[in-house]
Amino acid sequence: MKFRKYHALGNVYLVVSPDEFPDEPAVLKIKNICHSHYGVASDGVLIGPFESGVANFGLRIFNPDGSEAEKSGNGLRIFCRALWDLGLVKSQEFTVETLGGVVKAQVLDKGKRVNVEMGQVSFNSQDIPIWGDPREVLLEELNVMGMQHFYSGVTLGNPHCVILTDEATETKAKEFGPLIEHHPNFPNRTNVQFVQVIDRHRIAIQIWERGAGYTLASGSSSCAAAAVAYKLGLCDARVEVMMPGGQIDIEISDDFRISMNGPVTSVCHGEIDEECLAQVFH
Ligand SMILES: N[C@@H](CCC[C@H](N)C(=O)O)C(=O)O
Repeated sequence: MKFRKYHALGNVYLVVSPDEFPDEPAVLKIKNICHSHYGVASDGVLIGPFESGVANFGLRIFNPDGSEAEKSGNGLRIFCRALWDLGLVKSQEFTVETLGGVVKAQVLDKGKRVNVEMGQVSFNSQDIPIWGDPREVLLEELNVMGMQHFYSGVTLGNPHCVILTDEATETKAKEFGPLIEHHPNFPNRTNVQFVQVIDRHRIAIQIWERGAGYTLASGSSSCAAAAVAYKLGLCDARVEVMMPGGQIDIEISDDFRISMNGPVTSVCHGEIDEECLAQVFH
């Protein structure tokens, strides 16, 4: 199986052609590919480009646990960089269809940076989804392991649980992230962000990703965290999101359409052996 490996601020994805998956992508194959010891080590697999009836290209996004994600910010930026490397796009804007909607993208700086208009965010419980009466989910109480958190729910196509905190730490993301991901409030599980507002132009976040675990960066998490901070009046419409892997620039319009701009780096390309794809022991 041929692949191209990229990272966006330390968030790693492999891009694989749909030709390599003649059948529906199997959970076991995705797990093997992503595994850091038994496979190539990745935070997900991007399968594309597919033909799309509504956009220039179609993309499917898989998490390392084999689940399919509706959207991924860094995944989209990496996919766009791969399209550039394959000579399929130039510097003009183009569109990509994901399960979570169609986005507009533009490759900048000869592939080194990518801008993606991620679409309009919703805080509505039915869109995210979050159980209970239809409502905007802002600063609601969530008790986890005897600790009280106040969370806001957001979707950009994929679900996010945003928790404001005085200090966003790796420990908080790793300790509470897995429990919140699987909390009964979230029927489709959720991505989790601990968010520290630095000033009106900068926020710092720590991330626990649904189906992937602790990651150094996440594009959709950056958008979700910025959207909540903006909605609550804690930051301006242009905000830099600081993550362990680096910074991403976010811009929010009056009607909560979000665009994201950040770097993408090519790591390597190669071929995964059948022997690796077929492993069953972990
Ligand atoms: N790393 C991503 C998010 C990938 C999808 C996520 N794990 C989910 O299941 O929703 C990003 O950059 O947005």
